[in-house]
Amino acid sequence: MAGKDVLKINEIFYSIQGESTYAGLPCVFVRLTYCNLRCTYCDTEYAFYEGQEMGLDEIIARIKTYQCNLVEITGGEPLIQPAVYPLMERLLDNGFEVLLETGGHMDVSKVDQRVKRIMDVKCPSSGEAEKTHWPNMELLKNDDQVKFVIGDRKDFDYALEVLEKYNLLNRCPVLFSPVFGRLENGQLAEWILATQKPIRMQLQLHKYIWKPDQRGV
Ligand SMILES: C[S@@+](CC[C@H](N)C(=O)[O-])C[C@H]1O[C@@H](n2cnc3c(N)ncnc32)[C@H](O)[C@@H]1O
Ligand SMILES: Nc1nc2[nH]cc(C(=O)O)c2c(=O)[nH]1
Ligand code: SF4
Ligand SMILES: [Mg+2]
Repeated sequence: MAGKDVLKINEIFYSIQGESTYAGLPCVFVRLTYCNLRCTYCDTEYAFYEGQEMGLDEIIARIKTYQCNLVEITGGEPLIQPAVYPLMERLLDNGFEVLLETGGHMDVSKVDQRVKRIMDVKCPSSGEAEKTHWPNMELLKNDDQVKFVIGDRKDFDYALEVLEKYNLLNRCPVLFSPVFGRLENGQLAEWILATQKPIRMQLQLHKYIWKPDQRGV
């Protein structure tokens, strides 16, 4: 695995943010290689191993070419490679707004407080729900976001239980997103409306703008 100032990078691209409360905004994406989960629905399996090593200076120089202040670090699972921490800190020190998309199974306590953490809590149909690192829930601040990707009614009920147990609706924005192609958008909408809770429904915007399997968008 890459060293202290080096990261294995799957792709860096500039696109419309398709997820989170930042959806719709131009954003630079840095997708890190490797993941230690295997979600049944994963749309980014190409990031499990593929990538090229890049130094932090080179990554930051590339990000700067897009002249966009919003940067999202994703993957794969971005918290696996230790050099992600100095990357985030250097981006923040350079004035970038930094979003981190993480799977909820990795300890987020060492992430710089200035980073907006978008934490995905894995539901049963992902096959990875038992890997969740529950102490993370207590760390969520109001500029973080928690997200549940829902594949069926069992996932939905599970997500509601987690919301209650950790009082998440009072901690930060809560997003529910359908597993693309597996759960009907309208079905999820009806379930959310019936709860009468301020749960934000989320579609992956980029999959409607471009072809759903297109890379680099
Ligand atoms: C590819 S993951 C990378 C970051 C991290 N590994 C994680 O899972 O949060 C980015 C986001 O895409 C979501 N995602 C992956 N495949 C999806 C699919 N088929 N439908 C909806 N969301 C999906 C994940 O649940 C996660 O929220
Ligand atoms: N446009 C676009 N927005 C995204 N938001 C989160 C993404 C991800 O893969 O983590 C993603 C992505 O892959 N593309
Ligand atoms: S944690 Fe994220 S990248 Fe890893 S398998 Fe699950 S959805 Fe894919
Ligand atoms: Mg994606």
